[in-house]
Amino acid sequence: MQVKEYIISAPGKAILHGEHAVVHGKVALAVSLNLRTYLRLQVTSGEKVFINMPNIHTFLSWDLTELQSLVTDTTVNYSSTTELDTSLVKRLRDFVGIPDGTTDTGGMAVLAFLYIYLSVFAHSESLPSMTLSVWSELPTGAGLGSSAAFCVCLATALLSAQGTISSPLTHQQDTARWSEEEMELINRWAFQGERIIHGNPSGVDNAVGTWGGILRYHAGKITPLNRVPMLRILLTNTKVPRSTKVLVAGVKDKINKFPSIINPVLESVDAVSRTCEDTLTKMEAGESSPKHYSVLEELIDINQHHLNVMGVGHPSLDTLCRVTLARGLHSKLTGAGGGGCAITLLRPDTDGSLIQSTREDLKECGFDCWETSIGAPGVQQHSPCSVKEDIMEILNSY
Ligand SMILES: Nc1ncnc2c1ncn2[C@@H]1O[C@H](COP(=O)(O)OP(=O)(O)O)[C@@H](O)[C@H]1O
Ligand SMILES: C[C@@](O)(CCOP(=O)(O)O)CC(=O)O
Ligand SMILES: [Mg+2]
Repeated sequence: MQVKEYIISAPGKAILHGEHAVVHGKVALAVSLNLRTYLRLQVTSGEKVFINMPNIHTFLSWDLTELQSLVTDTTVNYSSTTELDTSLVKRLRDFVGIPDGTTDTGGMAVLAFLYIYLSVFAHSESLPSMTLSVWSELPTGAGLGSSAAFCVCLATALLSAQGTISSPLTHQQDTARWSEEEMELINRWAFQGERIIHGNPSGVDNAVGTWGGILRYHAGKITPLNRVPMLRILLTNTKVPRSTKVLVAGVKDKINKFPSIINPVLESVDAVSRTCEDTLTKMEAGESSPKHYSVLEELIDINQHHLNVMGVGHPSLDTLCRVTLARGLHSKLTGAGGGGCAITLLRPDTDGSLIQSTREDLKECGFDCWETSIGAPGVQQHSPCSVKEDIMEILNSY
């Protein structure tokens, strides 16, 4: 019998401006990265569900009968993407043994998987047995949207296996994508997964994971920015671990404690995002670019200060900004902060030797550093031969 197989990938992201403020309804600008998460789903004929997540050293399996016992009439009626089914989340927490308030890496990933799996298949006659394996090129928990890329892959593979969305790949194709309507559904289910991992996500990360490219995100409205220059960005990972959920909750506490102080900061971040967008638009329209690059650099410095005021900075990020500024380059944290990654803007004519010495300085601080390309495609279905050999080997080894 032929085993049904789905190979899906989704990109990570970098937020240029607007992290945290976007959770409170402000504008964010985000770009997809050329680092992706890959998921292989095989529908099997056994009586078990296996999930293999080697990046986070988590390998689990369940009998279908125990999973079936978690589906109640409410799960079937609820199965929607508007709100989270909190009673299902509670049952899953008890089932997996994850108390409320934990941010355990494996636990959150498993909760997100089981939630989407049970909700998507709640209407089916019976739950299907399957094996899922996930591998990511993204560092986990470092601000590059690994949680969203993971949730987009999960939602896409499970919706395809259920038949709710198509499996668009034909025999002649290496990669394929879904219709706009199908991508909206993928995005909504991925958002549910993000809700489980993050607590209160804005939705910007799963939007980039689904559509890719360069996006403006404002209160759920996604606008692709097609007419902006291709920016050169250096990405640095401080390797200081942090949890988006904890940092997002910390900003909320600060807003509650000092509304008259923090709300104007969020307004100012909103203005930074809008000014950045205007500047990028002018640059693409052919206006002389050095003066615009100076504006972009100043916006980066301003926003980094704002993020520090919000309480999401870290000494490692201060070091990073200082080290790059000593070479004339401007940096800010990206994603939730508290450690994790930062972006450094490079000008089109930034000298290769300057980049090399900056990278060496950053490596000496113990950071990982690489130049990235932005605007990668959103979620994709792959033929096995279109996936890099080493990644396919990992996915096939389970
Ligand atoms: N490759 C992966 N395999 C399994 N789970 C993953 C993977 N990547 C991310 N996750 C989930 O996402 C969480 C990290 O999310 P988060 O704290 O938002 O950081 P990030 O900035 O990387 O999105 C992990 O704790 C894990 O639950
Ligand atoms: C801080 C925030 O703006 C981005 C979080 O991104 P990441 O999980 O750190 O990659 C939260 C959100 O938008 O949901
Ligand atoms: Mg995340």
